[in-house]
Amino acid sequence: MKLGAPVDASLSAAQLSLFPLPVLVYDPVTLRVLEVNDVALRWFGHQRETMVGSQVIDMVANDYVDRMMGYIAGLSDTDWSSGEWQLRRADGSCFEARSFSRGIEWEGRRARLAVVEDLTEPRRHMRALEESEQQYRATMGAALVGVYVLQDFRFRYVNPELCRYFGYSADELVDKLGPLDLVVAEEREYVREQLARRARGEPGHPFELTGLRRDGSHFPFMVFGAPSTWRGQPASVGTVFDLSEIKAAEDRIRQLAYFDPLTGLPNRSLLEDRAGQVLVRAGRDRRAATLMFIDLDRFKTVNDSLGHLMGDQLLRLAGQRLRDSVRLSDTVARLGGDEFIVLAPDTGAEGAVRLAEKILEVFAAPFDLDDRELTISPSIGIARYPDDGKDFPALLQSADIAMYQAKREGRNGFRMFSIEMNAPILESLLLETQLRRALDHGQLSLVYQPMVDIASGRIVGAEALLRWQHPQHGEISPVRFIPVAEESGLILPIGEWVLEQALGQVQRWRAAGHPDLVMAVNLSALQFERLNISNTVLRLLDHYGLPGSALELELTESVLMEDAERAVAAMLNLADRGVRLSVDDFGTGYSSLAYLTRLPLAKLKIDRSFVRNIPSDASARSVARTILDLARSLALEVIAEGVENEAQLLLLREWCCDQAQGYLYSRPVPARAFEALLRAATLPPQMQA
Ligand SMILES: Nc1nc2c(ncn2[C@@H]2O[C@H](COP(=O)(O)O[C@H]3[C@@H](O)[C@H](n4cnc5c(=O)[nH]c(N)nc54)O[C@@H]3COP(=O)(O)O)[C@@H](O)[C@H]2O)c(=O)[nH]1
Repeated sequence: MKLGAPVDASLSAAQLSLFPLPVLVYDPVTLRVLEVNDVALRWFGHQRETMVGSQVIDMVANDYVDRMMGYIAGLSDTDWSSGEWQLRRADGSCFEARSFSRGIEWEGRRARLAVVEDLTEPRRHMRALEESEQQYRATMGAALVGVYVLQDFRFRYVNPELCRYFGYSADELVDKLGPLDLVVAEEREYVREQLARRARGEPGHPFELTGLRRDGSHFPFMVFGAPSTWRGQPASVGTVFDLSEIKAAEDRIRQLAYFDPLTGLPNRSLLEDRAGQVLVRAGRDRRAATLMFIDLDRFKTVNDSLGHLMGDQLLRLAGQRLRDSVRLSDTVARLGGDEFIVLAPDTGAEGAVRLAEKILEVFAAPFDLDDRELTISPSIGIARYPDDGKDFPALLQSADIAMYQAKREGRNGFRMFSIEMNAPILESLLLETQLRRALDHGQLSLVYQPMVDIASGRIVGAEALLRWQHPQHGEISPVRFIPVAEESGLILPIGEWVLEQALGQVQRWRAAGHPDLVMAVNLSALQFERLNISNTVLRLLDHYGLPGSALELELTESVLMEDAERAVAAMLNLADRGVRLSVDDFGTGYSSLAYLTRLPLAKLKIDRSFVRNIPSDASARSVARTILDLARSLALEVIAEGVENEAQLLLLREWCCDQAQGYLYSRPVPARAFEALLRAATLPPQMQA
């Protein structure tokens, strides 16, 4: 305290009352309050008598007393000094304050004047401001969009997300770079124009730009700026949103909506769209267009036997081959499964034939599937605009029908649609659709026809035969629907269902007192082609706890000849477990009999076309006898089917034919009726030998 310094100001009590702020006058030595104004009394909540005479440090919060003492000691007589404290009211409550002090002359003696400013409100405001600033920064820092403040074409503020988008640090951007540095060259003019508008105070609208990252790479983003101020000067603030993921998702959605995920080829929707455009142009310019329906032959077999992964790979490669065979302006689409479409604008009949030949040619080379080679042929149906259909659905149907025809004609070929094909193929398409439903809707059932031992007249087995009770058309003959089931591959689930039903039935009959009864089941070529047919059969036998000898599988000669190697392997597997294999319709198929010696066969079935005529026709008799001799020399059993009368039976018995089957004994009947036949210990009179 510089007590010796001259004091250049004197104040009176009256003057104190002029101050709008609390004012205290105190003795710098004793620290006693000499005078206060009314404002101070109000503020500190004291009576004049208690405040005047007390020490100034009584008005200071305990923590600040020492600081206050030091401050007072250093005060100058002539200059204003200020300090900030917590001051204490009469009721003990404290408040933040700033005091301005200087020396004065008071009633002829040196004194100190203290003017007090309450900082409670300003501090509260400042704290609120700091908090808000902190929140703002935290929000901007955590924002999942880029935020910037722009002034004079330079960034003044950027949040971390914006830095991340463009690959810069905030230091590299703020005050150094502007929006023009962050977009590709072609868009700078546009950005400049937008910035000028914002600078004129025009509100913005969101727009898309192509961002230029620090590393030179590009990405799409959306920006939305609005006029604002920064540190009191005009500026614009804006948000930036990276559109990369949204664009990628859009692309993915478009891809899924219009492209087949397996092959990447256009799907049906895109094909339909393109076909619409092609046909409109073709109609307007009177030009031709071709639509081809391509189905891979026996794809289902490949898929089932080699597995779906291989099947998928094959489909991808096949799609690629098709794509490579056509012009850029042509569309190759995948409808699903193994069905592909080629849509060729400006292509008439001649061009279509050339294209079909080319496709057949490229498919002739084997496909490389990992470590194995596989050849698969296509069947191609061709429909031409406008003759075979004036719109896409009509053309597709015509091409589909033509493709069916190509398949029927032996596969690996093409066929142009002709109006005559329509009716029968449409019918079979319809049948296929209904047959698909038949299995699920319980419209299929089995009937059983007895196989009779000719010598004893005893029923030794039953042949399971499939029946389809159509809800509208009544019973549909297997002669009609089995070929459709085979063609469409439906025979696989249907055939498995037949096997399961038939084995379940024979198990119940065996358990009910006919322990040696054999069940004969017809197998189609397609079922037999499956590598796992033996697995299916053995699994079902195990499931029902049956020995292999309870089952007889009837295979046609053509099944055996079509893929002899595979047939041999599967047959050996089945024969090992005691399953009996019989050749159905024997004599109607291939003349080569060499396979008979190679296969583990148990039985031959003389086709009913020979049996029918044996009493009257010498050549039928001779065929039947030859079959019997052949069977005997190969130690095979023989059963004659279609035995309808006594004359036929007499001859068969005379030739020592083992078994017979036919209307003479019984038509194929439902299980209940068959049980009645089994129960009759002796057969009806006409059945007795
Ligand atoms: N793959 C499968 N094929 C099957 C299945 N169920 C039947 N079929 C095949 O359908 C064809 C026609 O069968 P269906 O109409 O049942 O005719 C059979 C008999 O009813 C008939 N038959 C029997 N006895 C006589 C007779 O005395 N006269 C006469 N005119 N017809 C008679 O013969 C058919 C039995 O043939 P087959 O199988 O050759 O023993 C037929 O090719 C069936 O194979 C099936 O589940 N799967």
